[in-house]
Amino acid sequence: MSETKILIGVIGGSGLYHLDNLTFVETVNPETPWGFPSSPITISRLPSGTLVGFLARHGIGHTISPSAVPGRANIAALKSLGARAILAFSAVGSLREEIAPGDFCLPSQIIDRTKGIRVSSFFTGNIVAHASFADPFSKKLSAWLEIKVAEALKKEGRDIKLHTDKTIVCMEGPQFSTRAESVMYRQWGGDLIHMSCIPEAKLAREAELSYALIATATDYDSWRPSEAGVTAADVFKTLQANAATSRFVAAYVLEELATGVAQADLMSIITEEEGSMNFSMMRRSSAEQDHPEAAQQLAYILPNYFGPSATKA
Ligand SMILES: CSC[C@H]1O[C@H](OP(=O)(O)O)[C@H](O)[C@@H]1O
Ligand SMILES: Nc1ncnc2[nH]cnc12
Repeated sequence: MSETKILIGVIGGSGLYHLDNLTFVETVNPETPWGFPSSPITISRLPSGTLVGFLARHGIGHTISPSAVPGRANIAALKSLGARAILAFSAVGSLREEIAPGDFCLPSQIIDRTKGIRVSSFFTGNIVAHASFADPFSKKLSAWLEIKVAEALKKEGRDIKLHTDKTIVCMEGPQFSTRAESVMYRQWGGDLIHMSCIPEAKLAREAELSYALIATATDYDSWRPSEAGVTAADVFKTLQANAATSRFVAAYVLEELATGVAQADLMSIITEEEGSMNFSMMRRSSAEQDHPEAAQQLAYILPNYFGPSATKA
């Protein structure tokens, strides 16, 4: 296992297969109890010296379909490298006229329309937990990003809009929605649609990592009556430009997080979820004895509760 400790993990989505302008340190590929992550993790140094780890959600060559992304391995691998928070990027469809392709968005709520194909918990053995998920994105990190992503977009200079506090629908895919579904999601209050944040956000919460999503709009999905429904070609049209802006935004916000925030504030932002699983687990006191295999797996993501370095057992 790598000795280098990263502070933040970055998950790149469609079009975003690497970050820019960071100093390469090493590439690692940790095997977790849930297998290997989607891609090797590139560890890079920010100008301030802080280390970040990047992984490509669909693999470097985009070979992994949304339903087959190894979510548990991705989150576990980033946590094992030291990550306290995850900044995830995603290409999304817009369910609102005012959110145009090319715009950036910070969602605050999720409507889960995945179909149970994806394993969405680390607690699938005989140790049971019910994590709180009312606010699926970390509130402090998202609130901080609201200011910093806006600053980054201003510096970028193309007048790209940032929308905040939006509701994102996470559908199963890989096919896009029907027109009826797209219209229904609008009626439900959905603003954005994609195929990625479930189970990522749930797993990050179980691993007590702060998790926020920067969504970049690529298309208007299929709700506009007089327009053709979304195609992959529509998405590709804006994907490259969005990815270039995402790289700029990532470099800016990561360095700001590392240097532009007082240490106490930084820790308060990135450790918001730490300790949150303490009262989410059922019957933990006898877990190690009764279910040693499950406890051993969980020690990988929750070493404070399970395994030899547990302090909250
Ligand atoms: C390429 S169109 C559909 C695909 O794009 C998004 O991927 P990601 O979230 O990784 O950027 C969307 O969620 C779908 O998986
Ligand atoms: N319209 C859409 N539906 C689902 N996922 C998407 N990713 C990008 N655009 C999308």
